[in-house]
Amino acid sequence: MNSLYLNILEYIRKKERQMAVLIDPDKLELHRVARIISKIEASAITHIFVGGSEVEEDATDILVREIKKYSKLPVILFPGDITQVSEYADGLLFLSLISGRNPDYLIEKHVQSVSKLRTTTLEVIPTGYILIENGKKTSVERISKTRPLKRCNIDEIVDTAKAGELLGMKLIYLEAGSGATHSIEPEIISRVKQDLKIPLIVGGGIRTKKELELAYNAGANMVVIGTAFEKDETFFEVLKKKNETVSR
Ligand SMILES: CC(C)=CCC/C(C)=C/CC/C(C)=C/CC/C(C)=C/COP(=O)(O)OP(=O)(O)O
Ligand SMILES: O=P(O)(O)OC[C@@H](O)CO
Ligand SMILES: [Mg+2]
Repeated sequence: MNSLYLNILEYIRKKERQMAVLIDPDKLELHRVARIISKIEASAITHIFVGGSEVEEDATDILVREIKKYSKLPVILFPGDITQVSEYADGLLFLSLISGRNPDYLIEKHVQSVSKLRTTTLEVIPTGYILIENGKKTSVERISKTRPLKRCNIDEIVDTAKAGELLGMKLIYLEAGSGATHSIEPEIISRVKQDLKIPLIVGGGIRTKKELELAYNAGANMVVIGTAFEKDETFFEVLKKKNETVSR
């Protein structure tokens, strides 16, 4: 079954926005999960992503099981490494770092994860992951030992995303990096979107409702927010369900 992916397409068909909260197993203590989930459920968040650049082994399993006690939202793994594959989640972004040229992050980790994936019912969603420079070095850049694409070279970003689609990837994720100084510029989002038939995810450095609006208006189908929630729980209040938004 590919119900998670079909559901993403259904949101798009209905012209509805999708928003993922990124929860890092190394940053959220278990005793806070119930409280955070109640805030998530009251907000406009549609998906829960779980992942981090460096996560302790088993921490993902433990966190996903705890989230599942309190939430019916789809839990999708956003893994920095193979150790973050948890059978308790609903799906997995099978990221290939197509902005870089490190074979480990293009294909090797994927080959290594297959024996684990065979024994799960996770819905695996092939995702072209594109890192774009944001003004400071990101965790993904450090760990993958790759260079992000330059934000002034929009043609290269557009062609990279299109190449991902032509390779059969089901999603494209434009990433500025966790806590980015500059989130992805609307012009980049709209140029990529114009040339793409598959859904577009955008994340990294989005901290305000204004940046969020800009990303959606430029063509993002799903926006991912991590740091803004980690730093300030009141951000959930800003993102109330439809027709309940307050300005910020
Ligand atoms: C194929 C499998 C199962 C794993 C490899 C997946 C690949 C290729 C990942 C690409 C490179 C990478 C390291 C991605 C990390 C994605 C991620 C979880 C980012 C969120 O973490 P951050 O929030 O940026 O980092 P911090 O932990 O520093 O906050
Ligand atoms: O933590 P932030 O900056 O919101 O970024 C979210 C995500 O795109 C990082 O992988
Ligand atoms: Mg982070």
